[in-house]
Amino acid sequence: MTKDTFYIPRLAIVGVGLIGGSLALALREAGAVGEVIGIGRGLANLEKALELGIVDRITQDAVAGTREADLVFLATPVCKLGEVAAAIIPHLKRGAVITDGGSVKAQVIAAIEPLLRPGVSFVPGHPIAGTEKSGAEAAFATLYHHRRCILTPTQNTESDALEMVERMWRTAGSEVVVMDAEKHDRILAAISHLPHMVAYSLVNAVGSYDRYEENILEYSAGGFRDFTRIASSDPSMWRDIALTNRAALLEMMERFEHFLAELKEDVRSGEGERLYEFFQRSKELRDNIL
Ligand SMILES: NC(=O)C1=CN([C@@H]2O[C@H](COP(=O)(O)OP(=O)(O)OC[C@H]3O[C@@H](n4cnc5c(N)ncnc54)[C@H](O)[C@@H]3O)[C@@H](O)[C@H]2O)C=CC1
Ligand SMILES: O=C(O)C(=O)Cc1ccc(O)cc1
Repeated sequence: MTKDTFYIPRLAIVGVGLIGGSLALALREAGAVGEVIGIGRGLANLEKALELGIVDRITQDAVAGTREADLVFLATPVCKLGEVAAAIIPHLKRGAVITDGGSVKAQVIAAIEPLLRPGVSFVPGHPIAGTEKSGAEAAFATLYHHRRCILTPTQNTESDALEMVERMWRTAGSEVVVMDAEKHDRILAAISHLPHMVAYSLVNAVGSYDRYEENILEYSAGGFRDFTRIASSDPSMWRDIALTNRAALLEMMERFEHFLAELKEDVRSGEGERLYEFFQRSKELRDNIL
């Protein structure tokens, strides 16, 4: 076996939605997996996953579905990850590796690491790829192509398990980046969690503006629609993210308030030169994103 060959005989996906389903499809397409077991709560979604060929068999029993797995991918909303891990860890086979795709890392590690036992490893992870859609029907094999996946091992993470999960994500098409969980949570608060909060706030602000008793959102076009696509994301997923990355998110929300207040003051006082500089600085930063 060459260094980059990855093959997993039995993969269990807990939460067969956009993230779990897309990983299963990517690994299947690469011929890197034997059997894929889909585990979830909603039977209709699991049946859809089976019908779409994302998984080979389905069960609502997380213990039964993961018992024989070599690799378990946890892809439920963030606040459910600890609960699922607590149920399955006592029953996993020796040598099993658990990894996850949760959008927040420090709290997930705090919830899962104390549950580990000898012979069961955990590699915390987060693919930086997604859409505003959810459920098995939203999954697609190329979601992770040319995207980054951040892994946040701790001092307890076994190097063999880390290497296995790195190879898994590379096989799915991603570039793997390793960093500590705190850094991950600060970066994600800035480039993902804050933008979602701003988009949700913007849609609420504009949507509640009904002074003229018109459904003004019907008039929205390019800019508003581009900017607010992510406000269509799953509310329970974003509730969990806001609840579990509070410190870093609050710091970024305060920073945003500061810049909005500066802009507001320049609009109020009619400071054309300052407005131009504000927009110019932002345009340069945005134009330079690769
Ligand atoms: N949506 C996105 O763009 C991204 C999401 N993530 C993270 O990935 C995870 C999954 O997100 P999505 O796939 O988008 O959500 P999803 O809603 O498409 O899929 C989650 C699945 O988990 C199932 N589930 C919920 N509670 C469960 C439980 N207790 N036991 C078993 N299954 C359960 C749901 O029925 C659903 O099918 C979340 O932690 C999210 O933060 C990470 C990167 C991108
Ligand atoms: O839809 C988009 O553009 C996203 O930003 C998707 C996304 C959502 C959550 C994550 O943790 C990572 C990526």
